[in-house]
Order: sequence, then structure tokens, then C-alpha cells
Amino acid sequence: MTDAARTARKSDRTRRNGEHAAERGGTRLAAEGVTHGFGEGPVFESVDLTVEPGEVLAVVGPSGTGKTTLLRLLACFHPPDEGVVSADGTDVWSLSEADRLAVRRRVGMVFQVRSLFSTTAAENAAYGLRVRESWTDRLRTAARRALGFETTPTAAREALSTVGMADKAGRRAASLSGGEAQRVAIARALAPDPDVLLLDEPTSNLDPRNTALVEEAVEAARERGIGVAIATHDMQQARRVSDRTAVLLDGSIVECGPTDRVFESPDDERTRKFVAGELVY
Ligand SMILES: Nc1ncnc2c1ncn2[C@@H]1O[C@H](COP(=O)(O)OP(=O)(O)OP(=O)(O)O)[C@@H](O)[C@H]1O
Repeated sequence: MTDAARTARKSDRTRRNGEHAAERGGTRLAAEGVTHGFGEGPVFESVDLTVEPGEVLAVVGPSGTGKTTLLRLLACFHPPDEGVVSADGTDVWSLSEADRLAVRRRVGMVFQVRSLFSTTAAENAAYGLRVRESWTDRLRTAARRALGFETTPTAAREALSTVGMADKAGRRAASLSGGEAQRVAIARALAPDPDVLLLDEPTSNLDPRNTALVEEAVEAARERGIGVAIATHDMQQARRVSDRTAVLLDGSIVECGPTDRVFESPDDERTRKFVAGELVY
């Protein structure tokens, strides 16, 4: 495909996804002037970044630059040292715990390390739905299971299907390959239909087939109007899946813009060198 055709296809996709996002409402997550560290000086300073509804944002940068830290802050796991993490313009750390929990429930996160519970793929995919069940629902589910009825909620089955794992729903997590386990982790994040999906290096160590299936799931999320932020070392992946790319280097976002522009004519010399593989860390 020519560069012009790729750009045209992406802008068409961005427009359609904007429409899906508008239908859904969505949540706009943002880091505003965020500085964070772990006691030995900040990992990054004054970071401004938004994840818009219905877009895929790639966060690229060398190892140790703070991509995971940034995603964890956006997921509201803990407050930043300085600056604000906001959801639709509201500082999430100014909210009551209950309201902040409500924001967190609209955000799904998939970690770089294997993080499934030691049960079946189906139970893992249903986890986010089950935690929201009332006690009556739980009793009903337990009773149905005792009677041998299917108890996997439809949303969990659909999420497993989105990641190509429908046929392995009954498999125990421990028996899944790394790629299968990662796809189930994505299904678990997708099943409650989050507004935002945060993916931390979801395909590091995966083979091309699993990588392609994960990228298809990212596309499916985008088509539902979900905003996706994906931290990745893989520049080709950033180009394939994202609408915008943020480059996190030397403790700050040195560049953030439409992916094709960032890769083809970056404003910052460090970006040019980084995406060309010329920066050695
Ligand atoms: N809980 C923690 N305690 C102390 N230091 C931490 C903690 N979490 C991260 N760090 C440090 O913060 C820096 C950024 O780490 P982070 O995992 O966010 O980077 P990254 O860009 O995601 O790296 P990678 O690409 O290797 O996953 C590193 O120097 C790391 O050692």
C-alpha cells in the first residue's frame, strides 16, 4: 500500500471511529503537567497527554522511560507526585473514593506480565463482570453452575471471541501459551465494555500470529468507540495500529501527533533518531 493510500485509509478510519465514539459518549482521560518518580528524582516531568474516545494512541520510548508508570497513573492506581490526572476534565484525585472507583471501572488495563487468575479462560474473561454482580446474581450463578448450566456471561463469551479464544474458553489459565494468556487478559479487560483500554506492551514476546490477533482486538475496541493507549517498543506496531503517537524520551514527551507525521516528518530530531533506531540507550 502506498503512503498516500495508508494515510487516506487512516483518516477515513479516524472519522468513522470519531462517529462511534460520539455515539458511545466515552471518557477522555488526560495527564496534565504530570511529574512522577520513585524517590531518586522524577522518571518524567510535566507530561501532557490525552487518550481521546475512539482513538488509538501509541506511547513509544526506550526501556525504563516511564511508559508503564504513565499508564498506571492514567489507570488511577495512584496519584502523581505533581500535576493532574483527569477524566472528562475532572481531577480524579479530587473525587470521592466511590466516584474514583466509578472512573476506574470505565478503564481496562492489560499488564505486560502474565496476570491471569488460576481458573478457566471463561472465568477470567467474566471476572470484571462478576465483581459487579449483586449477591443475588452471584447466588443465581452458583446455582446455575451447580445444575450444570452454562454460566459464562454473553459479554465474556463475546470478548473471548474478539481475541480468537472462544474455542478455548474452558481451558485452565495455567495451560495457556503466553500469547493465549495475553489474549484472555485482553478479553477480561474488554468484557465490561470499558471506555478506555490501556495496554502495556501487550505483544512483547508474542509470535506474529498472536501479535496479529492482539492487534485485531485493538481494532475491534476502536470500532466500538473505545479509546486505546498502547505502550510499545515495536515501532512497526505503533505505525500499524495507532492514530497518534507520543514519544516519551529523556523524561518528557518530546513529540505527540498523528502517527504518520511523527514517523515520516518528525518535528524533533530526537524523535527522528529514535524511530529510525539511531538512538542507543
Ligand atoms: N515501583 C517502583 N519503584 C521504584 N522504581 C520504579 C518503580 N516502578 C518503576 N520504577 C522505575 O521507574 C522507571 C520507569 O519504569 P517503567 O516501568 O515505567 O518504564 P517503561 O518505559 O515502561 O520500561 P519498559 O519498556 O522496560 O517496560 C524505571 O527506572 C524503573 O526502574
